[in-house]
Amino acid sequence: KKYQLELKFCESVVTEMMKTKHAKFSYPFLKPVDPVALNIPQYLKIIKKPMDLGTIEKNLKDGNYQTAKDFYNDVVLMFNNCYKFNPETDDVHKMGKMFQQLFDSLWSQ
Ligand SMILES: Cc1ccc(Nc2c(-c3ccc(O)cc3)nc3c(C)cccn23)cc1
Repeated sequence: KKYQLELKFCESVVTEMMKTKHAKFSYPFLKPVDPVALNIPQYLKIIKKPMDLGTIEKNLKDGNYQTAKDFYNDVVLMFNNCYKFNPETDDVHKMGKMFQQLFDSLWSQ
């Protein structure tokens, strides 16, 4: 069916984004933000729906996305959480922009 092909494409995008060759800017996004480890107790007050690429990959594998758009929305949520919490001057904000550039290029192929 059409959506199965769409979701196969989403899996190929996640696989590429998780490759170690992108680690210099991907690492803050591969696992859920840990407010204790990062000493940011305010994080869950500011970010109502945390999202990360590991969770997105699990959602894909568990069949939790009905369409590619649902997948796309979680990836964009992940980046927007980063931009909301980390000021533009922060390295993590800049890493988010670089990682989103990679995503945009993969998404439009
Ligand atoms: C005191 C302080 C300030 C900023 C941060 N940001 C940050 C984030 C982060 C990623 C996504 C997101 O939505 C929010 C935060 N991930 C990190 C990592 C992996 C290392 C260092 C900083 N990191 C951490 C601590």
